[in-house]
Amino acid sequence: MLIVVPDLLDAAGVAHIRALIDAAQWVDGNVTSGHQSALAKRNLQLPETAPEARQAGQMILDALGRSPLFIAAALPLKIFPPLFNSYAGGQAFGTHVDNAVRIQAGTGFRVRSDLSITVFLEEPESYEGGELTIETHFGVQQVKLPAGQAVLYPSSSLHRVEPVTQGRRVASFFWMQSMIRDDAARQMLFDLDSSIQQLALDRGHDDAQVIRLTGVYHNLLRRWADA
Ligand SMILES: O=C(O)CCC(=O)C(=O)O
Ligand SMILES: [Fe+2]
Repeated sequence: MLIVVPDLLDAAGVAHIRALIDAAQWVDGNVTSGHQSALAKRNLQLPETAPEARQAGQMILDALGRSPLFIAAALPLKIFPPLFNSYAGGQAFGTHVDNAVRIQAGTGFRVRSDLSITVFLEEPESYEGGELTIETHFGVQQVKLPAGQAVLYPSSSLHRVEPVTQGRRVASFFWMQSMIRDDAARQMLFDLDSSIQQLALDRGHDDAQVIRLTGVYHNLLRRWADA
């Protein structure tokens, strides 16, 4: 599944996060890479332990927690603390798959990466290139979203960041473990949930069919979920 969360952060939220991270000390992005991706990666990142990254990351986690679309699509169990990257002057990240397991420096907090997310923090008109290119079962998708919007995609998919040839691309990127490990199962639950929400609007929340389908949704979740 590839899902866009269009209204994750408002303009004030983006500005606040940018003020925090723009003032911080950026380092070579290879600090978070596995061996294969280190070869392909040229960018800057904020260190995981930077206080600015922690604070801006918490703002992003709070925004995710307030997004019904994100919750329904991701069914998150554990979320890795958000990281921040910056690409300029031809920097890029070649085709790769994200590491399967992420371990947080210092705490040892472990997350299996089922879903990856990019939160765009720069307006697309202000830089050239920098598309997040994702190879899906239905072909190649290129994603370049307005600041404050996010895209969610399976961590198992091959993806890359195209070279940024003008301006600067700033984003937050991180991984999460879903209660539903299997992408197809998670997609079915999301489709079912979306249809139930629409039916409830059309027929009322106390409609007998809506109540029964809501039961089916929760009973499937009970069967399949890690919690
Ligand atoms: O910045 C992005 O959109 C994604 C970065 C990425 O793929 C990674 O750091 O693994
Ligand atoms: Fe990646």
